[in-house]
Amino acid sequence: MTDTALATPAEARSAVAAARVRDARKAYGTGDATVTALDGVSVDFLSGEFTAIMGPSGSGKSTLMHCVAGLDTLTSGHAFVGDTDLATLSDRQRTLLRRDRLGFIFQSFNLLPTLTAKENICLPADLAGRTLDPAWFDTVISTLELGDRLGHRPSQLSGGQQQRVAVARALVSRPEVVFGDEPTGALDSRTSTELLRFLRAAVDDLGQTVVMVTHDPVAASYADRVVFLADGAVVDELARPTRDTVLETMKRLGD
Ligand SMILES: Nc1ncnc2c1ncn2[C@@H]1O[C@H](COP(=O)(O)OP(=O)(O)OP(=O)(O)O)[C@@H](O)[C@H]1O
Repeated sequence: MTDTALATPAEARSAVAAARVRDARKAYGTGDATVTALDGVSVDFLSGEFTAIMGPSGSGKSTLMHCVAGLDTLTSGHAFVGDTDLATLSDRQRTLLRRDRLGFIFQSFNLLPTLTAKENICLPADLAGRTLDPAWFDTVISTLELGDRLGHRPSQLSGGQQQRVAVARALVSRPEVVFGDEPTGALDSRTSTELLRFLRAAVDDLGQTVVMVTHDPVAASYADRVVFLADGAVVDELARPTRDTVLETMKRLGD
């Protein structure tokens, strides 16, 4: 992008790509039953930026996210996290890359009911045998306003608080990229707004990189940039989106 007026904060800092795909193709099935989920996608997710991925149902959003996050593999083309080409990794190495370098927030919070909030937040690091940076832990907990909830079990927390615990779990190891697949999908609008504000704060105040798949124009308006997919291809991009510009673009693309 050359027009600095359209540059997002990350672009203005000449940020590097925290993750990217090049000519990404993904086909499911064989022969007549082949479905092309990604049909030559190239896109950068800049470090320190909040990117939303939008598009009609079946356009390839989840497939793109799963392939760039090492949850699935491309049929051809390349997906990179930092400088690591995921195609060069074994299944085991991809698992370690996800554990050590990425964070995930899913629609279902996936918290363990018998553990406290703090134990849930620390579990991935504990399993990896990694020591968390206490100062960073405190920053994440205070940003997410979870300080007085750390001893509670998930059943003693509201839906929004549970989702914040899931966000803290994703952020606490300071991942290179946090991926969210419809993270607000199961939340009411107040809780959803709360979560989106926290994701925004994670980018603005903590310097994190967030990539989020969403159907919701309001959720997308919290991002720095929206990438629109249709039929497995990138068909449009929007910098500094608002609810209205996202809606206009969706209308124009016939979503
Ligand atoms: N495991 C699979 N096996 C076969 N086809 C699949 C598989 N996963 C996805 N697809 C197909 O690939 C295409 C893209 O799916 P994908 O889930 O990436 O779309 P999406 O944009 O995330 O959709 P939605 O918004 O409905 O979640 C669709 O046609 C889908 O049916």
